[in-house]
This record gives sequence, C-alpha cells and structure tokens, in this order.
Amino acid sequence: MSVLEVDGLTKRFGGLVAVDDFSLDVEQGEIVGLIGPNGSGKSTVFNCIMSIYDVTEGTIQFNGDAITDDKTHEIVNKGLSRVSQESNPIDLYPVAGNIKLFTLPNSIRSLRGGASDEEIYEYAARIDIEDKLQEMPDELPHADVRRLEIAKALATEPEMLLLDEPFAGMNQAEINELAGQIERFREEGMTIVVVDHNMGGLMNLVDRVVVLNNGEMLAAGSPEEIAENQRVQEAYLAGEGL
Ligand SMILES: Nc1ncnc2c1ncn2[C@@H]1O[C@H](COP(=O)(O)OP(=O)(O)OP(=O)(O)O)[C@@H](O)[C@H]1O
Repeated sequence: MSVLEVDGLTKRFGGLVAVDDFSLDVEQGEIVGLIGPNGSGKSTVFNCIMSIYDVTEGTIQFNGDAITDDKTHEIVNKGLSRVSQESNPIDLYPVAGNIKLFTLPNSIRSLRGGASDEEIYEYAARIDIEDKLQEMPDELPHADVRRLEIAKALATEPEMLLLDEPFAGMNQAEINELAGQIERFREEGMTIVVVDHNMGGLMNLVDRVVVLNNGEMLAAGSPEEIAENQRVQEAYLAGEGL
C-alpha cells in the first residue's frame, strides 16, 4: 500500500508555477530520492505536503487519509514529519531541551511534561547524538546541528520522514555516516523521501529517484537509470551536473 500519495499537485505563487501537476506514490519502507536543479520545486513539494503552503490544485493522502487541508501539527500527529533544509535550534536550551520541545503539546511553552529523559536519550541515540544531550546547539559542529534537527523530527515518532538536504555542508565521512543512519531508520520500518544535491550520498541510499524540472516531473527510475538519462543530464547542464 502507498503510504504517501501526491496526486496532480500544482502550486502557484502569483504568476509563477512552482509545482505543475506533480504526482508521487511512495510505498511503505521505500527510500525515494527527489532531485532537480535549483528552483525546480523540491522544497515546495515538501512544503505543500506538510501544509506549510496551501495547495493550489491536487490532493495529498497519507496512509489513505486525505491530508491536503490538514494543519501541519495534525499531519505530524498522523505520523509524517519533515526535516527542513534550515536548522533552527533554540540556543537557550541544550540539545535535550530542543528535542523535548518537540514532544510537548502544541500550546505549551514550558519544558514541563513531554518526553522523559530516557525517551529523549533514545531519540538522540537513534541518530547518534546521545553523548551531546547537555551541549548547547551553538557549540555543536554543523553535522551535529543537522543531526539534532533529525532527532527533533524523530521525537514526533514519525512513520514517514521527509528529509530536505540532509547532506548539505557535510564532509564525505559525515555523509556516509548519515546515509547509514537513514538506512537504519528504514530497517526500523520508516518510509523516507530525501531531497539532496549531493548525488553520491543520495544515489547510494535511495531505491528510486524522481526528477523535478521547472516544477514538472522530468523522469523517474532507479538511481542507475537516472544517472544515465539524457534529459536529466541536460536539465542539470546549467547546474552542478550529476
Ligand atoms: N514562498 C514563496 N513565494 C514565492 N515564490 C516561491 C516561494 N517558495 C518558492 N518559490 C519559488 O518556487 C520555485 C521553486 O522553489 P523551491 O524552493 O521549491 O525549489 P527547490 O527545487 O527546492 O530549490 P533548491 O534546490 O534551490 O532548494 C522557485 O522559483 C522559487 O523562487
């Protein structure tokens, strides 16, 4: 069964068509890569799925449930979580407090309630930052700040994760490590869509690749098929190449 079904998604910003009649089905346990040149609409697709943006046309279903008109927190409560391309930790709280914030009911603004210390340790351990729980976010290296963002999403206990540029700014060793961790999430039963420009990190990780260009689906296939696809290579010619 499809966990996520995006059907005929169109998003316009005034006269600009950022996403144009885009459809995507993701099966349980898949890791799908969503790639495309800068400005091709990848983040807009994620923002529409998460109801950060209103959808202009089309429908989105999660586990057979229409979520197109849901609020973001309702979607998260249903088990779909997104790690955005920007990190936004709260520097007043250590890593543990930042994770805990994501376990609190939406309206509460204190750190009372929410996950126990043991649960926070477990969320952090799933992405290997359990030894950084008492550190302040502004003292962490970039790769750990990104891991904290993933730990925050894990704290919402998602069934499916949308990862927006998880490898950005990481060195090769950090990319390999993170790819291994994402693979582990899949082994734990999670379904994942990854957007990234780092083709090495992405192509080794994903089962299937979907390519966006100017808001439209340009191609879909195995990483090998996509790497050899002439139209995909042409779309990237002005950019960074494959
Ligand atoms: N809030 C917004 N208001 C107006 N235009 C927007 C908005 N968000 C995105 N766009 C436009 O939509 C198009 C797609 O942008 P989007 O950020 O989705 O691309 P992307 O593929 O994620 O790019 P990148 O790889 O650079 O992150 C771009 O032309 C962008 O300028």
